[in-house]
Amino acid sequence: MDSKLLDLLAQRYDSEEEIVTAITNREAILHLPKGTEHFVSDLHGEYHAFQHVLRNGAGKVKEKIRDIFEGELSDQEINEFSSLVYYPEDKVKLIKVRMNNAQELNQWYTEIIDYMIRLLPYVSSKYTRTKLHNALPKQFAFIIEELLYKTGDHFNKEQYYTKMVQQIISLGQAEKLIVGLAYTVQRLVVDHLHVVGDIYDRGPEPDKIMDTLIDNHSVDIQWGNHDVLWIGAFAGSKVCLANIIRICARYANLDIIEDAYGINLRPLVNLAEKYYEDNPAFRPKLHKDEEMSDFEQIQITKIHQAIAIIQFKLESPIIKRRPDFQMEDRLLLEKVDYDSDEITLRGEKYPLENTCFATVDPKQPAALLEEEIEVIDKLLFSVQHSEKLARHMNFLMKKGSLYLKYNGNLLIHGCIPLDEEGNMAEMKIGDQTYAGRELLDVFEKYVRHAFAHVEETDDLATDIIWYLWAGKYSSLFGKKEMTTFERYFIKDKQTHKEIKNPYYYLREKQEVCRDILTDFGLDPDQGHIINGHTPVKEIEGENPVKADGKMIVIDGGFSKAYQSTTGIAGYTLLFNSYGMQIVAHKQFTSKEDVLENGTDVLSVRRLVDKELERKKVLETNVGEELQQEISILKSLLEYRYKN
Ligand SMILES: O=P(O)(O)OC[C@H]1O[C@](O)(COP(=O)(O)O)[C@@H](O)[C@@H]1O
Ligand SMILES: [Mn+2]
Repeated sequence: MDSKLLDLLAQRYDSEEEIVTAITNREAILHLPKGTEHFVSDLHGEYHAFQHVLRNGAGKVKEKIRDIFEGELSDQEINEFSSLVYYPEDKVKLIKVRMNNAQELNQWYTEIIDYMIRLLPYVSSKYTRTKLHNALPKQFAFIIEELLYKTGDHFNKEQYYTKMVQQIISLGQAEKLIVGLAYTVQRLVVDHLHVVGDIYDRGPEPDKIMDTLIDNHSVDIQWGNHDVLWIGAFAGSKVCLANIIRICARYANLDIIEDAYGINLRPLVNLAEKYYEDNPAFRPKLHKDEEMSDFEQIQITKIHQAIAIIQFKLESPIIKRRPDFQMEDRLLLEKVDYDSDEITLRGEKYPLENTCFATVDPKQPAALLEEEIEVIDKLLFSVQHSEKLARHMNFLMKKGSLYLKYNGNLLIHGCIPLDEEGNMAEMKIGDQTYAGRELLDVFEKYVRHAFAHVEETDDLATDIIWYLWAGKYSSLFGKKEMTTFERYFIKDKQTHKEIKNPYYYLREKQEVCRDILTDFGLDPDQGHIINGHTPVKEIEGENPVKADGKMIVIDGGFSKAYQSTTGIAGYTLLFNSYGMQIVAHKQFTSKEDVLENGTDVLSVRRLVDKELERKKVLETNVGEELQQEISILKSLLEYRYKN
């Protein structure tokens, strides 16, 4: 190793003992059981349901509580204690109301602190003391560590501990301590979180999910098609921007745009009021118990049409300047007969209904009106100047990627585009052809380029982000074409079909999955592919575990809009030192329900893969990094002290 680098490193480790300690510490960690990974996907703005799955560690928190307290506490008490760990602030508030006097409350504090202190060593048993220390609430770290040593044979210290707990209570700190301990338990139960795409769209609070992820101690993200759409909008793609607003209008979520991100919709509203009327095809989709005045619905309906038409117009020049995208079939505005309100698709004529072409000039249908140009430009300015959106998009870029190889598995939101024979499908970009991993790498390179040059709005990089949303060989979309236009304007449902890439049936075969893993440089005997994106229809008996366990699809649909199709409220996947388990979550009612009644989301677990031997940190990505560090530290030791 370069002696300059070693000199630099020596400033950090400036004694032989320090280096030896650092090496020993790392060596020890390598032999601990691997931490628990938790995989979630397709959150689609459903902040509350996501929060719950996160807080209960996909059922792991209660399982640990049960392990320790079964027999000692009743089911009801276990439920109460669990909900306290999930939502400590709210639960403490509720309990306080129930108490008759201070003495009763103090008694409760004493009991709960004792439970927590007994639970903590169990949930942290596979971590080093340093890791536990770092997970503790800072202001109480000393006290908690003292209390933790109570366990075992320190009987003669009993009084000391009792006194300490009483002190905490009398100083009015019990509540804070309990809350802090609850979050420590949550954090230790799941060591690392993977979000396999689609944080955004359809649901009401993607921004809050982003804030939660930013606060999470250890997370990575594999971008979903909806996430790149938002990245695209921020990176200067006007067509991506039109899409995100259209989807927000469609699901009556314009608050996300206006209130959460502070983007001014006034110019769009004015345009919408001027050119559009009520239109049944563009009424917002409300979920079953959502109420909205007719006035508001009609206003959204107008906005929805205005932005959809802008979107369709914006697609045209991109399709024309990018023959490599092979999307000429999607030049739909140009296939419309504006006199008869008909369209010709693949030689077949279809009548159009619910049309709204007031701003379309039949002679040049894709031309934007001056007013439309002004609207989209102002929107883009507003989007690119939203401080909160910038923060969220930067985080998506920092923690996110198109795919991830992690602990031997391949994580990807959508698919690896294949042909019918199962070969990696090829796409030409410029004068090169790419397939499989290379194609994904080149896509990602363009996404990062576009994000680094937000002022460019029409370059290849920016156009490719849109391609990732709707293109045939996009690893995120994975369908032949997106039939948005047809679904608004054509009655014949045949035209609405979006034909999936062969990947979606070929992934049932073990051989295909093994080939993909190999293409990504992973061991096909050990690895799995983990996908989101396509809702698993549990109702129809579809199995999320495919290809003899090589393929796991975890989109069970957090999205309320899709729950009637899937029959459940989402799958998540747990991967700990004993193996992999898929968890099917039943519908989440509300946080209040969990708090008041102790009802939890019933989660059904299924074993995917059992490790023959308990997996150690040594065999993980973290282990690889530690080994590299050990080797550097050893070089330092040699260089400084052994010469
Ligand atoms: O349900 P909606 O809002 O009509 O959206 C349907 C569109 O969403 C998509 O399914 C993509 O979204 P997903 O990634 O959630 O599947 C498109 O294929 C389809 O055109
Ligand atoms: Mn998706």
